[in-house]
Amino acid sequence: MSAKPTTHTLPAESELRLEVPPNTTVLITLKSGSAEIFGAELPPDRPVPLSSSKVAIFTWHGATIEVSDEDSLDILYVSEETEANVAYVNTHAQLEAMRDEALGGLLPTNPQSGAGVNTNNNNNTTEVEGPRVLLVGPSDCGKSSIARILSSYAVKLSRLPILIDLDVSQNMLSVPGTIAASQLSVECISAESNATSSILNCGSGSAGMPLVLWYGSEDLSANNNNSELYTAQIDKLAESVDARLSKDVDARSSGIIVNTSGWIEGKGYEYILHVMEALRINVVLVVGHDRLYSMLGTLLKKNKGKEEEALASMTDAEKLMYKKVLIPKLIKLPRSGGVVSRDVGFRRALRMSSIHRYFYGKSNKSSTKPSTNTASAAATTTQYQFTPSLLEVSFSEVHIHKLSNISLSASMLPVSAKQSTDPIQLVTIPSSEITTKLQQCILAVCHPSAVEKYEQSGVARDLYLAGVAGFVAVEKVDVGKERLSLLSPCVGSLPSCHLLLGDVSWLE
Ligand SMILES: Nc1ncnc2c1ncn2[C@@H]1O[C@H](COP(=O)(O)OP(=O)(O)OP(=O)(O)O)[C@@H](O)[C@H]1O
Repeated sequence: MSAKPTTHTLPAESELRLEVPPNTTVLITLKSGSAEIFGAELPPDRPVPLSSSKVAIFTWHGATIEVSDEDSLDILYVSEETEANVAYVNTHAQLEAMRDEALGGLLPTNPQSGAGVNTNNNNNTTEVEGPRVLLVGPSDCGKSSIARILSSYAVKLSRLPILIDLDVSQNMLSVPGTIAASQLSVECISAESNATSSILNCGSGSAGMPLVLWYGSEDLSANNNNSELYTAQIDKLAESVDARLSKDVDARSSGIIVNTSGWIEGKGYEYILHVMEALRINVVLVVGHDRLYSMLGTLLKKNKGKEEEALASMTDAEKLMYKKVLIPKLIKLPRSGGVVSRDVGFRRALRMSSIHRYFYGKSNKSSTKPSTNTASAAATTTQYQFTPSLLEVSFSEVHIHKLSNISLSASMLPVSAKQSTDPIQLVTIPSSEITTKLQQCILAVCHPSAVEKYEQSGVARDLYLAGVAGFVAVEKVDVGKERLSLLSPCVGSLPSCHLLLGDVSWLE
């Protein structure tokens, strides 16, 4: 382990790629020039900690970077093969042009105009929407990194895009097992946050609280996959995003950036199509996968053909009434040569660090002097932004619900029951069945307003389609005393006593 930091001089349009193993932290410092981590500028002369991450420090014009403890890294190298970054910045420029067009104001209604057009029937005008971007591709092709790059470049220009992460396994906006949306601004993103599993700067004042829905599992494709729940939650998120955008011209023109999971076959492909429709996507970025690009291209061409055929047989009056089908632009993006495949162990470590960050915030290791920093010294001096509290509740004080999909057994229900039954049900765990198995589980705390609605209606969707108030981790179950110890990010009582259980667990 070297005590002295090493210095790397990067030529223009090159990147320093580093792989920091789990439980290791190194500090990187920009000594001269300019450089960015997934689009967010490195501050000059201020050490930025990198923990358990694989990142690239890219420079457009050249930079000198100092790295502490280089020997503790798995890999460090400089690459000049960065054509993919040029493709990403060009994509950003195209999205900017769409944002400018959207900000250009209201255009007269024209039923023949292209995608991304929203008709406002009240004043007979048509509003051009900002880019509604979807990133798709297989696992480890760089989707999340591109989402970070496009978001960082957009906020740097004072845009206010909404980032939506539908990847339940490694969600950038919340803990694993969730889907979420957050309005971004320049204060939300930094080089440091871009180098972690969660994009948001913890506790940054003006960052809007993300809207987070609890899917309850880190694996979309697991045997018990719950497609009704996932698609219903996507629809709900889309509805909330539209409601948010309808109130704010700047946000509407900035558009949305949607990250997805790497599941692109079978049901995974169906999910992609569902998202395109639900979120009215007008730009699809396919990353490094020719087959998926070709499949989507064929589908979109077919839809365009069908629409042209329908338009050809319409009278002029019918054409005026016709609402044009949204056919998104399809763009193929290269996979960056730096993208690394992460094994199961590394992915698990990332999920654990993302939950740790939820409870403890970011570490303040950057205050450690780089020249004296070692892994063990860092471990002893680590301080965190937040101090979570331990909350004791009795079994009878809380209602722990599990979401269960009844569609598998729907064929056994009488017809009337089938029609009236929500496919997702809440199964409440009785106190007598609470055991130590609950230890280490993450529980989503329902929002009090959702609970109020649920208590009046008794309808499960009032809880599972509402944004959650936050999360607690079960530290201890005392079956004898019928008490639970819950780790909570803040002091005081729980926002509500209705808790949703899934299969997400956390070993601190
Ligand atoms: N240019 C690069 N140099 C070094 N590492 C990179 C680079 N681009 C991305 N990575 C790293 O490669 C890994 C995979 O990238 P990313 O998470 O963006 O892929 P993904 O397609 O979103 O994966 P998944 O869908 O499986 O979550 C990440 O650890 C990311 O930080």
